[in-house]
Amino acid sequence: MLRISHVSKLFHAGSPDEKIALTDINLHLNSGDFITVIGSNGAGKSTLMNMISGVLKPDIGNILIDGNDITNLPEHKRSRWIGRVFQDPMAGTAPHMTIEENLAMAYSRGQNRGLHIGVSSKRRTLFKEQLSRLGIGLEDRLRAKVGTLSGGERQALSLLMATFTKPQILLLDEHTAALDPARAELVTRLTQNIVSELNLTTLMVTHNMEQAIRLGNRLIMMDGGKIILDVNESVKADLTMEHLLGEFERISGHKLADDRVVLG
Ligand SMILES: Nc1ncnc2c1ncn2[C@@H]1O[C@H](COP(=O)(O)OP(=O)(O)OP(=O)(O)O)[C@@H](O)[C@H]1O
Repeated sequence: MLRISHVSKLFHAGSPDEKIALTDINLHLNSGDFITVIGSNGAGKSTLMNMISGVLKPDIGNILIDGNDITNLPEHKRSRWIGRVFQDPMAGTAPHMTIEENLAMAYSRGQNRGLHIGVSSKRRTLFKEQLSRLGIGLEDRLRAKVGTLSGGERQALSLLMATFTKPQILLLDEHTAALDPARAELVTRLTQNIVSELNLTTLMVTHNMEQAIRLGNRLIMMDGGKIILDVNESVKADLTMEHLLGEFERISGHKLADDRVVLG
């Protein structure tokens, strides 16, 4: 499905500000994998997501989806295969457009038919159906401006929009971190439902250790631009938070330095 081979990234190479973001990353996602990603501050998690979505290009190495090399494909040309939800609820939606216009935009993404924001009644019925699956009443607010929604409602909508066209890969970039605990739990539950219903191949960065252990079928840990641990489903099933933090310390030689870590 997704294969990342020998990917490295250095920022400001050769200058005093030089930063190693990724070093020889090798990662293979099987179809339907739901991988949680944890790591210390500056470990390279966001850079990895940016590489996959095409925001950044690796200095060396390759990224393949289903055997197709997308390393040099610009972000907008990958968007039909890749859905992404960011930490910032403002990032995934257009605030001055209505819910149905936002959905129409997501629906036509990558279909080479220009930007269609007109909404036919058939399309509106589909949007209502999809929104009602979220279970938070957004199906009755199709013509509400997205800027009037709460952070949690906006993240739920962003999630729906990112998965509307069943992307090959779903990238979740700390997408519940900016929400209060109840909203975060709601969006987490919706995420689990959508990922399992659509059998989406998913990579989710989180600072919440409990969430990292509970969700998905695989867990990777990053530190200093490297993947230092890759845990499969059976090992993950028996993981505890203490064990996970202990493993981090044992392999990296230092404590998990994460100013936003949530222990559960
Ligand atoms: N645009 C950039 N210019 C310069 N350095 C950068 C840039 N983006 C990231 N870095 C550096 O690359 C390294 C990896 O950063 P990245 O944001 O990927 O880490 P992260 O694991 O997402 O961290 P955090 O959990 O703190 O958000 C860090 O040292 C960071 O300072």
